[in-house]
Amino acid sequence: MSDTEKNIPEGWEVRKSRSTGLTYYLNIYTKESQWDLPTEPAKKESSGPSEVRCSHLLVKHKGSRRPSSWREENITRSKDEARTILEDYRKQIESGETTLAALATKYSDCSSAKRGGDLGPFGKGQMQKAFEDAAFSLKVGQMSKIVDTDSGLHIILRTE
Ligand SMILES: Cn1nc(-c2ccccc2)cc1C(=O)N[C@H](Cc1nc2ccccc2[nH]1)C(=O)O
Repeated sequence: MSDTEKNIPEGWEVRKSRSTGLTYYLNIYTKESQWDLPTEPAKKESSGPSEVRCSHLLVKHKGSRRPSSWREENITRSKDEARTILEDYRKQIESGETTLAALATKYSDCSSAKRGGDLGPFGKGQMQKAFEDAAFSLKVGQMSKIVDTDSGLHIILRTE
């Protein structure tokens, strides 16, 4: 073991990969590992996933950044009307009567409607902050409350 590795920051252990023989570093608190030599003391809480995959259902309103969609060229509903519509969709999904994918395909004002609302995997910094914060706070399989962004009102389902 090199002198550098003898003095790694607190909370890390030096390990050797069984498959490659390469050295890696284990955070003894979170059990997360990394190849790079740590330069900071180990975090005591997991930083969470680097990426999530979500589907969403977006209802735009007249104050949306782009009040137009594949469904409706000129969206004139108020924000309150959009909220009422989305709360009804959320109740239908919560009751098991239908799924977010089925409703997004028919009613989402996002072009991801053609994929049942699936946005694919994304990391931090890719989506509007309110959407990102909600998405990364969800467990897999969990649906958000109504989330307000410049695009409109969303419900989000984390799928991966
Ligand atoms: C972020 N994004 N991904 C897609 C997408 C993904 C997969 C397949 C097709 C379209 C569309 C969009 C998008 O910005 N759509 C906008 C509406 C919108 N605004 C969003 C803000 C946050 C997350 C999703 C959002 N979707 C639009 O159609 O006006």
